[in-house]
Amino acid sequence: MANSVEGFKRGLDVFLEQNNIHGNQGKHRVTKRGPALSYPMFTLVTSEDIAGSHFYLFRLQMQCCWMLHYNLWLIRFFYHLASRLNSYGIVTLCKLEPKQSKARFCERLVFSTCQKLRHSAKMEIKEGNEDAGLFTPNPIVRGMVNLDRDAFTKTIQLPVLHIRKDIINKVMKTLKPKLLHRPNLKRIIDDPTDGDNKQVILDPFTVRAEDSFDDRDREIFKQLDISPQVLQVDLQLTYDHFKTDEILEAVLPKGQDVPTSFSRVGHIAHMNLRDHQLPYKNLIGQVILDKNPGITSVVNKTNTIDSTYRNFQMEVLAGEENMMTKVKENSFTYEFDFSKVYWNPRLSTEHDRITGFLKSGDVVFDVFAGVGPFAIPAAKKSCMVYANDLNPESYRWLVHNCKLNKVDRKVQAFNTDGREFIRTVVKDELSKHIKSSPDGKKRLHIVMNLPALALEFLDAFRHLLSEQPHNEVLLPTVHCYGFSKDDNPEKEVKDRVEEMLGATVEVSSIHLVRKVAPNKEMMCISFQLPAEVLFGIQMNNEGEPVPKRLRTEADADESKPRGQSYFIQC
Ligand SMILES: C[S@@+](CC[C@H](N)C(=O)[O-])C[C@H]1O[C@@H](n2cnc3c(N)ncnc32)[C@H](O)[C@@H]1O
Repeated sequence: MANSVEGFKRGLDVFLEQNNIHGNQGKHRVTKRGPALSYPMFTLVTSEDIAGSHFYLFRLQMQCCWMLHYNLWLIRFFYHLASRLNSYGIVTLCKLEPKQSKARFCERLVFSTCQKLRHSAKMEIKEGNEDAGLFTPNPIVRGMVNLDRDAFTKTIQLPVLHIRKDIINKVMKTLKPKLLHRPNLKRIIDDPTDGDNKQVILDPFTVRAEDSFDDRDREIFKQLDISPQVLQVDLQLTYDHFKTDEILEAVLPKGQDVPTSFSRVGHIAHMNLRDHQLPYKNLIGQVILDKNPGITSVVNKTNTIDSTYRNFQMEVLAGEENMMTKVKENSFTYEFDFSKVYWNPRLSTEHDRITGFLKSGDVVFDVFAGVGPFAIPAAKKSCMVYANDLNPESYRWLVHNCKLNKVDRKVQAFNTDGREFIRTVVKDELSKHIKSSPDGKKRLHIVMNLPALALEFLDAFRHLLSEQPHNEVLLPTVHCYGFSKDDNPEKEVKDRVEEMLGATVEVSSIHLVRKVAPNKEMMCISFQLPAEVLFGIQMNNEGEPVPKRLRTEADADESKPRGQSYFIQC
């Protein structure tokens, strides 16, 4: 156990040094990605022996939540540490920032880190750099641009036990923690010197010699008459036995980031390669294709997503050109041509979150519906849905997917501009539903997921309905998405909403959907559309309309409190 702690400390030092992180007294600063970025403090808090297993507690203190865009970096960091410990790592987060949404983001990060840790736990400490490179491919592959799989082959020595064929099944459970885990590698192979025996391949970091077995192992070996003698045999590792990151790290120039992550959209792996990776793009595509069963096409994004219809320009790096795909999300099926419509697998939680607000009988207006990931689950919950998209291809697949998911009777689809949709369909339907006295069951929802622009469509709700409501009206809840680069995205998004509506709003939630770039967050603000906006009137505290007046030039004066509404009496 002391060794493990030493291993941890050594691992930490090496990692910090390799990644150019400097610090003292537990505080570290990253200089690699720009000047003076506050960074987490790493503290090895304690190690405990819980029920015979070694548990280590890594405490990660975050000084500044925005650093979370280094998500991948952090996971690699913990991966690295875990690979040096024969332990389970537990990561706890000390929240130093009071912001709710960011704190939730932290929790998600920590959760995903823990998941990763679980996979890499139960590994033996690597003593220094002694074995570094054992599972790296043949170094001649460095700089390769056309994939030559044979060039990766190399021969290494691995520890084996010789065990009689007839008793091998009885001992496998005992040996399980000590077996070698490599992709496509058989761990039980024939013994070329004795046909009655098998060779069981062990993990060289766990088993070095006979003394790597504990008393319980030895007792079982004794009962089964197995020799604990560990022999070293030559074994050929080929391209098939290496993992994606091992292959790409061996090929790309030393020290450069390797791309191993991608979004999966049906049979398509969607990558976002960085400039320095482009010379290797076809090789990278082929490796992703080889190592991920079910992927038959690898594409790279070639532009930023600034087209009107939010679809990507893409280049096929490897595999088939066919972009017609089928995906499952939250138990619904969607079919579409990925090159012509918007689809983002990272929004599945968000689609589910919004669907969670809906109840049978609710009316839902989806202004920027895409191929239906809000509209279809809403209809499945027996809501009446009006779904719109400007892109004729999205509209076509929206209609198709409604049929595919058997909700075509519950969804009315439209193919027009969002503003036009609000001024016609939303207006007509709202005027019907808003007047019907609320039975306490039905509610109205307007979903606006076009984060780059949706907030700018909000003014379409101003004075949308002409008739004054009854005292009790059924006001719709708007779920509007927006990007923010502000230090305080919640406030900035709320301010923009109020500016577009010319009124203050009662916010029910402001939710951080995801971080789309280091300094750019996708937010969802949910609020009730005020009656004064919809009808151009103000309601007093008793819920009665007060005479309205229109907004004046003077009202727009910066000196006035923002978000207040002012009307001219008419
Ligand atoms: C970010 S996507 C969201 C799609 C879908 N709601 C989802 O969550 O996957 C925005 C959608 O708005 C559509 N769109 C863009 N501009 C529009 C406009 N002016 N009016 C209506 N739809 C528009 C795009 O075609 C795209 O499908």
